[in-house]
Amino acid sequence: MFDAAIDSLPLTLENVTLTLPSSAGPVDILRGVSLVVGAGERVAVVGPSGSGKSSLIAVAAGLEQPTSGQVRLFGQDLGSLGEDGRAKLRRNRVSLVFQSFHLLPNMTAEENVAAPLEIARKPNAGRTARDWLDRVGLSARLTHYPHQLSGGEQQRVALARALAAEPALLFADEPTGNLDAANAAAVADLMFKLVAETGAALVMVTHDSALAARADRSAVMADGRIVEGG
Ligand SMILES: Nc1ncnc2c1ncn2[C@@H]1O[C@H](COP(=O)(O)OP(=O)(O)OP(=O)(O)O)[C@@H](O)[C@H]1O
Repeated sequence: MFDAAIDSLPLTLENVTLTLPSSAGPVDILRGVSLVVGAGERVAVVGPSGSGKSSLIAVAAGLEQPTSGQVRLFGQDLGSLGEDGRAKLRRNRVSLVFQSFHLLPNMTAEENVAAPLEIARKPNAGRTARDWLDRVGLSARLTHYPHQLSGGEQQRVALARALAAEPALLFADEPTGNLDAANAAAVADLMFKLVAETGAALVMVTHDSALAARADRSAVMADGRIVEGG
């Protein structure tokens, strides 16, 4: 493939392995994973518990260093960047949403969304945060702290925070895993609507087959490998 074509791709993994130490000896968690995610493409990562889905996201997002193989985000080889370089790339182009929301407990909804924008020195962080909370239907909850919000509301704040950064790639690890059916459906609707509107690519781990079916395709993992759809 030509470099220019690779540069335009949000994510490529080439033969990525991850081996971590444990008390019982080294554990091969990823065993040669290759995956290509195109611009605006929505990919579900599915497979049994322990098959390596969350580890794949951690490596792809540069949170965890692979043992071997190559991860490229927007054409940049993460292995050639230091911790600061990886953090900068993530801050500018990548956002993450987790099953357990990961909101800062001592900040209001508005502050949770505004804080990363301020850290990235974006102008009008407060206004942008309020606009995004409005887009996720939470304009009446700006001054609420996470413990004053329902799980569905907390995940909507997390989505607003993730997308306010205008990422070209959103990673979501079981984004609806902690929610009841009604809230899960509402958060999923919102996530797909917002990635469509912003044009962001989406890489989403899920156990929910209905949610996976809404993606453009599924990458099926088993025992540290992608066995279908890489
Ligand atoms: N830090 C670690 N040290 C050793 N083994 C680990 C570590 N993190 C994960 N593992 C193991 O790696 C395997 C894959 O874990 P991972 O969390 O990526 O799976 P998963 O497919 O996301 O599972 P689930 O669907 O249950 O969340 C599991 O067997 C897990 O126990």
